[in-house]
Parts: sequence; structure tokens; C-alpha cells
Amino acid sequence: MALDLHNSASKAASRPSSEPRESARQRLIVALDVPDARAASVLVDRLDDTCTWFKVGLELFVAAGPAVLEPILRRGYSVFLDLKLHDIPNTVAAAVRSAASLGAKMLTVHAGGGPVMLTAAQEAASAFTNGPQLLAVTVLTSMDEMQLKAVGAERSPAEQVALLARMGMDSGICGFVCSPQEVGALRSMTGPEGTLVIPGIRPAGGAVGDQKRIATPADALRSGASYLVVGRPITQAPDPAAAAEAILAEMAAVL
Ligand SMILES: O=C(O)c1cc(=O)[nH]c(=O)n1[C@@H]1O[C@H](COP(=O)(O)O)[C@@H](O)[C@H]1O
Repeated sequence: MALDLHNSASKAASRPSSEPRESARQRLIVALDVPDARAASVLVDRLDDTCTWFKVGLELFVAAGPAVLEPILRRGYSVFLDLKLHDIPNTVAAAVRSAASLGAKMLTVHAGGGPVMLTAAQEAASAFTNGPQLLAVTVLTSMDEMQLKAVGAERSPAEQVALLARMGMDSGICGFVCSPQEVGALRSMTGPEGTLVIPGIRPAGGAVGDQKRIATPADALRSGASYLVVGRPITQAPDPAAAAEAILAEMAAVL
């Protein structure tokens, strides 16, 4: 069922503002990287009040389908649909149209798909009044210089991110996903109106896992991030709500 909840009261809007924790809460996106809708529902329950955004990515979307967004949206959360679309322009534009009515506020495409694909995706998204904002994923935070070389990209991650972001901007896109290490440079390129969504967030001393280009929540915000995407440091913590609160406190301290 198509949902249009953009005009309904959001979690953020329905609560009194108590800056700066409230500001932090509105900029924290928790990645629901779980295997099924039941696990997602349990996490959303446990994290209530610690964030206003959830990210639905490939693991959950492939397992549970578009219907998994519905209960999250009904509870007033904003949804970032992270499908990282990357295909020929016609196919990506069609997928953007299919995703546009699901109620998500942000949707990812891979910048590596090239300028024609990005332009087609942006044109498809722009045709929807309440469609999602497109975010172009630049260089995955799990890639370092060696892995970039392995796929034939000779530039450093920072140079490659800048090249892809420039290409995205030329295609009409003003939202990007990059690592916290490039967010400052991208902020200079986009100015204040750019939406910079930043994964690769690791509280000091926490497990890094497969991420390569990382920084702490405070450093990412200081460098100019609009939103922080956090998965395992919260979702795999023994007490996810307490882990989220600690990240909110760190964010709030620099806001
Ligand atoms: O597009 C993304 O969200 C994304 C881009 C990127 O470059 N790196 C990255 O980690 N992500 C996503 O951000 C989340 C990070 O999860 P954790 O590493 O568990 O915090 C995952 O859901 C990734 O799919």
C-alpha cells in the first residue's frame, strides 16, 4: 500500500524541543540492519525516544519487502530507504519511481553509476511532490585506498569522493553519503544547503568491524555532517537505548 505520511506529524515535531539533545535526536539515524520485520519492531520499541530516523537497508528490505516501512512510518519516524541503486539509467529511474511512493524521506543511489544515471534518477525523484530526497553514495566507508586501486580507481578516497560529489551536483543532486573524513571538504563544496549523511561513525574505543574511514560522532558533526548513520554501535550493544543515549550526549555536547 502506498503511504504519504510526509504531511503527518513527525516524531520530532510532536515533542517539545529541549536543545541540544533534541537537536541531536533529530540528526541521529539508526540503521535497522536486522534480518526480519519482527527484529526491526523490537529494536524500534527499544530505541523509542532516542532518535527520530530509522534507516531501512538491503538486509531488512530484501527480507521483509516494502511493507516493512509502514509500521515505522505510522509510529511517526522518518525513514531513510538505503537501496543504493546502481544500474542502467532506465532501470534506476524506474526503481526510484517505484520507491517514491513508499513514504521514505531519503533514498540512496550509487554515484558510481555515472552522470547519466544520476540525472535520470534525480529527474524521476523530482517528479514526485512528496518523494524522497536522493542521496548519492560516493565512496563506501568500508573502502580504503588499496580497495579503490583494486577496482581501478587510482585517486585517494578523498579525491574520489570529491570527483563523485561534483558529478552528483552537476546532475542536480544535493544530498551525499560520504565518510566522516571527507565531510568537511564536501561541506565546502555544497555549502549549507547540502544534505550530508555520514556513516562510519564509531564512538572512541568501540569496535570498528569492516569500516575503514571512520570518526567519532562529535568529530563528524564538527566537520559539517547533517545526519549521522549509526548501526552496530547501537544495535549490537547489550543495551541499545543506553548506547544511543551515550551517542546523543556526545552529539549534544558539540551542538
Ligand atoms: O549508504 C549508507 O548508509 C552507507 C554508506 C557507506 O558508505 N557506508 C555505510 O556503512 N553505509 C551504511 O551505514 C550503516 C553503518 O552501519 P554500522 O557500521 O553498523 O554503524 C550500514 O547500514 C551501511 O549499509
